[in-house]
Amino acid sequence: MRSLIVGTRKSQLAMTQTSWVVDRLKEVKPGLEVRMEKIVTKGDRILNVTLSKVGGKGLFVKEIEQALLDGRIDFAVHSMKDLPGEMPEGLVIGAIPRRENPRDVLLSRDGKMLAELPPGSVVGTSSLRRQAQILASRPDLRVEPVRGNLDTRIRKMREGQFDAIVLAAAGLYRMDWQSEICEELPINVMLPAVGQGALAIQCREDDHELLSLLAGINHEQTARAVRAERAFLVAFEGSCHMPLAAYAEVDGEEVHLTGLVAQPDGKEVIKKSMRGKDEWAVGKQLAKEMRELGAGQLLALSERS
Ligand SMILES: NCc1[nH]cc(CCC(=O)O)c1CC(=O)O
Repeated sequence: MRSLIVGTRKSQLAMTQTSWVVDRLKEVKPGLEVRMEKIVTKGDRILNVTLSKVGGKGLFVKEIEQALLDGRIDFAVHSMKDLPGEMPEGLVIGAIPRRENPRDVLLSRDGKMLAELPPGSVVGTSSLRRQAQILASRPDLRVEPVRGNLDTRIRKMREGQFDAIVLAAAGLYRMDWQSEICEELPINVMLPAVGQGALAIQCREDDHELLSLLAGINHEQTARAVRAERAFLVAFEGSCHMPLAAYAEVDGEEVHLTGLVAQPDGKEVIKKSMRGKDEWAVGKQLAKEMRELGAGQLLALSERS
């Protein structure tokens, strides 16, 4: 195997995730040489604006995908949930390693759980998905946007800008910061984002040497679950700046998928589950049936607001 260059964002979390993947690759290929190339993305340069207002999730991946296409790097490690549903021509996801904890967690200044926060408490999140589900279970709370890396968000809460914040468990576990967690929100209270907790290793589709190495760290159950979630996502894309969640688990031959779309204020929530053997078909079919329940109108509504 030739020596490899992996592209990574400069954030602590991105570098931790990339090192974790490199370690897994070295387990399956002892002696492997990998150099890290740090890439600053547009998303990293505009941390103070609500992301959904400036172009959404693609912001963190575009520069990295260009570096792959140009041959400046061989592979890249992304948080699956930051990857748009459609992939540029010439690139593929070469492996999806075993998923970390997929749930969202609550961190609060007083160590309180979601149900214990006093009315009027301010919860920091810039995710419409989290906002809608918080307000659905606690309409008496206020939600305010918060941006920045994990440590910045935690600092802003400690400084008193927020009474609580909601983050992905996976980021905290990967950074070994799980002691900050006050409550792991149950899946039925806070359905996770598509792909949350999973990593995507992206490379050029014609790099067969690398693809056969990456196959060694693929986790098929995670890959199947994520495929179902992303099939659901793609069926709604175009209307991506709205509250949308999906979570799948593999149960033997079947995949069990739950999808959710909501109004940002949480007053209307459409949620439905489906199971089946073909994960792509399950994702598509669930999206179709949810559209028939009015999910399309909900999404169109939140596009305008
Ligand atoms: N929104 C940014 C982002 N993208 C990936 C993670 C880490 C968790 C993961 O891999 O899903 C986070 C932080 C968070 O949402 O709290």
